[in-house]
Amino acid sequence: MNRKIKVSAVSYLNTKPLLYGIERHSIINDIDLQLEYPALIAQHLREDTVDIGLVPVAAIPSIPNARIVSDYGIAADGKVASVCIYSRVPIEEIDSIYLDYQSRTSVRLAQVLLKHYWKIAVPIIQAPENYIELIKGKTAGVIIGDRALQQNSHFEYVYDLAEYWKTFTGLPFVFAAWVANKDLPEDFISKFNEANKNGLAHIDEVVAENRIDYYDLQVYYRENIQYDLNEENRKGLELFLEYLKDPTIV
Ligand SMILES: C=C(O[C@@H]1C=C(C(=O)O)C=C[C@H]1O)C(=O)O
Repeated sequence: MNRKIKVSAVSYLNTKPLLYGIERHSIINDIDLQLEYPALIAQHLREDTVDIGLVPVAAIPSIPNARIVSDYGIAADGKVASVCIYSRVPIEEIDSIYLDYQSRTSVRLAQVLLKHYWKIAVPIIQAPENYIELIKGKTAGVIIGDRALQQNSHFEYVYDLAEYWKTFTGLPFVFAAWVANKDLPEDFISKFNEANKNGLAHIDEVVAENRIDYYDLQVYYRENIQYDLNEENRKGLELFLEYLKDPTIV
């Protein structure tokens, strides 16, 4: 393949360790890299305007020719810290919920847990861009990514969805995986994997480059996010995709 391979990665802090490796590997010369929020990555893969994306796993069934091409992704075995339901009242008392328009996976994870774990049926409200300021009274909201990390001390009730998934199923949860929508050269895929792996060996450097005061990135990268799509993670993924066959989960 002579043209550059178009790669779309998540624009949040969670992806920085993988990007650190990709940007410093010779593979960077073979790719056009763009960063965007997860729902847009899914849309671009579906419309075939990119070749590989760090795709929200819930979108995989809607992408023609989708296949997971890498051993790396975004998962969590217990608390993830950046995917939560935020609320002013206990979850049993909420009467409606906003779902983050930037998400495709966590918004469905929230619906699976509301239905099967908390066993409550609440109407979903379409979230406008400023929906975070509208989370009040009995209206809760799902928030993902850096905006979620920033909200952790601002709400009385914070329900970490990877933690509740673990309690509910005993399994880790996979949020996103590198997915291609076409055959790509094998040597490209192996270099891409190597680049991802290299990045994970440089967490200290990534933390030093991304100074934030609202969360401890050492904890985030080393304890919350799991980057390796190991066998346990894949079991969690399979089970989640089973739950998504339920047409009431949108
Ligand atoms: C852990 C996270 O995982 C993500 C959540 C996604 C989703 O809900 O669709 C998609 C990609 C990941 O960025 C996060 O964004 O905080």
